[in-house]
Amino acid sequence: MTSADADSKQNATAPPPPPPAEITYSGPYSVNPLRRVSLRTLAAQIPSVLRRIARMSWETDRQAVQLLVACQVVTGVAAAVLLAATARAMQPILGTGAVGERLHEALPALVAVAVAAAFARGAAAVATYAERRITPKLTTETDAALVEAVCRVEASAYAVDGFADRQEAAEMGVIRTHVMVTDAQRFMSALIRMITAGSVLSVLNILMLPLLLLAVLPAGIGAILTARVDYEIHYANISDRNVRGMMRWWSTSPKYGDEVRANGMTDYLLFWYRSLSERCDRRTLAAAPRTLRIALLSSLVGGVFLVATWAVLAWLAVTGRVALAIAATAVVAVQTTLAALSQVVINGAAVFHTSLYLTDMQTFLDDAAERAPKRGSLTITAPVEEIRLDEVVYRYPGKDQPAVDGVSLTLRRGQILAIVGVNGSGKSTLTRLLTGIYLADKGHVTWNGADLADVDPATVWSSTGLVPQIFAQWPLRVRENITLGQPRTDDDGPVWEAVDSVGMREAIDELPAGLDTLLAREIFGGAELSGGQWQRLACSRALYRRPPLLILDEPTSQMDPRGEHQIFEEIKAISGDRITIVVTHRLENTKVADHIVVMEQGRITEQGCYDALVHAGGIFAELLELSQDR
Ligand SMILES: Nc1ncnc2c1ncn2[C@@H]1O[C@H](COP(=O)(O)OP(=O)(O)OP(=O)(O)O)[C@@H](O)[C@H]1O
Repeated sequence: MTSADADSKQNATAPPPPPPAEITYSGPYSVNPLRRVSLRTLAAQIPSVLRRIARMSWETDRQAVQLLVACQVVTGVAAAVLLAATARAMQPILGTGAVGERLHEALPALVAVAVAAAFARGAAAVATYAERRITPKLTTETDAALVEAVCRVEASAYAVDGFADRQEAAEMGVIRTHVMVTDAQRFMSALIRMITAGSVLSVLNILMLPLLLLAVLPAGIGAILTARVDYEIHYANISDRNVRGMMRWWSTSPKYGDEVRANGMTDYLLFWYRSLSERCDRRTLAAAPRTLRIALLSSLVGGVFLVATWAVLAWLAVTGRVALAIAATAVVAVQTTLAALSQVVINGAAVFHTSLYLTDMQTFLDDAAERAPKRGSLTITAPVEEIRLDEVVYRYPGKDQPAVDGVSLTLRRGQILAIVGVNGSGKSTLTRLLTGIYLADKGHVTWNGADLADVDPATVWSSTGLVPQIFAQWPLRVRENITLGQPRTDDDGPVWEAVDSVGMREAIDELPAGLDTLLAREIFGGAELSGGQWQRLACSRALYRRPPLLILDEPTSQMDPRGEHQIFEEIKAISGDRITIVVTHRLENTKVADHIVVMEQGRITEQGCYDALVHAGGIFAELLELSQDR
C-alpha cells in the first residue's frame, strides 16, 4: 500500500471534525425579552415606535419630514374627494336617461375623481422622494452612533459576557433603519386612506365597517404573531450569527490566507461556516410550521368575515335597502378600505417588527452609555514627572483570579522600565492599568499625584504612546498610519523623522506613491508591507507622538536584528524626556532598562537592574539561561 493510499484510507475513516460550540447564556441574556409579553402590549408599542421614528427623522431632516406630512394630508384629502366624487358620479351613471346626458351630468364628478387620483399619485411620488432623503442620513446617523458608542465604552466592557452579542443584535437595528421610514410612511398613508374610506363606507351603511374590520383584523394579529416568531428566531441565532460573521472575515481575509492554506484549514473552516449556517437554518425551519398555522388560521377567519361583508352588501342591494348607485359606491369603498386596511396591517406589522430591533439597538446604546467612562474632570499636564502604582489589583470580569494582584511601583521621568515574566503573568494588563485603559479594582494609579479614577481619560491618552503586542494594520495611507491620533499637519518633516527613527525611509521610498501609498493590498492600487515593516510602522506611530509615557509591548518581535537594534537605540536616545516602559520576552533587550520588574501570577516577584537580576538566581536568571540554551 502506498502512503497516498494509506492517507486516503485514514481520511475515509477519520471521524468528522467536531461541530462548532453552541453558546448558551445563563445570565440575563438567556431569556428572550418578548417571551412573556402579551399581544396587546406588543400592538400597543406601534404608536410609540412611530413617535420615535418621527423624532429621529425630524432630527435628521426637518424639511423632508414637513414634506412627508404635507404629502400625508394631500393623500387623505385626495382619498376623501375621490370617494365622494365617485359616489356623486355613480348616481347619474346608474340613473335613467340618454347615455350622453348621463355622462355629461357625471362629468364634473369624474373630473374631480381624475384630479384627486392625480394628486394622490403625485403625493405618493413626493413622499417617496422625502423618504429617500431621510433614510440614508438616518441610517448613517444610527450607524455612526453605534460605532461611537462602542468606541467610547470603558475598555473593560469588552470583557463583559454578552457585550459583543448585544452589539450584533443592535446592528440589526441599524439595518432596519433602511426600511423604517418607508414602513412608517406607508403605514400612515394607508391609515389615512383607511379612515377616509371607512368613514365614507360607514355613512353609506353603518354595518359595513365593523364587518370589514373583522375581515382584516385576523391578518393583523397574524402578522404581529409572525413578527414575534421571526424575532424569536433572530434572538436564538444571535451568537451563531456573530461567530459566523467573525469566521467569515477571518477565513476570507487575505491577511490570514497563508495560514489558512498552508495549514490545510480550508475544508474545516468551510465545514464550520456551513455548520453554523445550517444551525441557524434549523432554528428557522423549526419555526416554519408555527408561521404556517398562524397564516392559515388568520386567512380562514379573515376570509369568513370578508364573505360576510360581500354577502351583506349583496343583501342590502337585492332587498332594495340601499339604492343601486349607493351600492356601487359601497363596492368601491369596500375595495378601497380593504386595500388600505391590508396595507395598514402589513406596514403596521413591519413597523412593529422594526420596533423589536430598534429596542435592541436602544438597549445596547443605553447600556454602552452606562459603560462610558465616568471619571473625574482632573486633567494631566505635561511633563509627567511621576507615575505611581499603589497596591493595584485588577480582575477581568468572569475570572476567579486577578490578572494584576497587589502591584506597587514608582516610575519617574527619564526612567526606562522593563517588565518581564512568563505568558499570562499580567504584563500587558499592568500596562493597561498604567495608561488608565482599565481602572484598578483596588489600589490607586496616580500620575503626578492625580488618581486616574478622577482624571478625564482623554487627557491621559493625549500623553501616552503605545505599541501593543497585536497592532492594527490600518487600511490608510502611510502618512496617516503614522500620524493617526494626532492633529492633522501639512508638514511631513516630523513624519519622516519618525520614519527614519525606525529605519523605514528606503522601504517607503520604494512604495509607488511614497507617504501617499495606500496600505491595503485588497484595494486597487494599494500596497502591502512585510510583518516586520508593519511593526516598524507601529513603532513610528508611537514615536511620532513624542508622548510623556511611551509603552512598547514586544515592539520588535517581528524585526530583524538591525531593526531591533535601531529601535532600542532610539528608545535610549529619547528616554530623557519621558517615562518609557518595555515589555519583552527577549531578556537581552532589558539591558537598556534602568529598572526591571519580573511578574508571576499578577505579582512582582523580583526587581532590580539587569546585572543584579542575572546573578540573583531567581526566575529572571532561569528565563535568561533558557533563552541562551540552544
Ligand atoms: N481581555 C481579557 N479578558 C479576560 N481575561 C484576560 C484578558 N486579557 C488577559 N486576560 C487574562 O489575564 C491574565 C494576564 O494576561 P496578560 O495579557 O496581562 O498577560 P501577559 O503577561 O501580557 O501575557 P503574554 O506574555 O502572553 O503577553 C491571563 O490569565 C489572561 O488570560
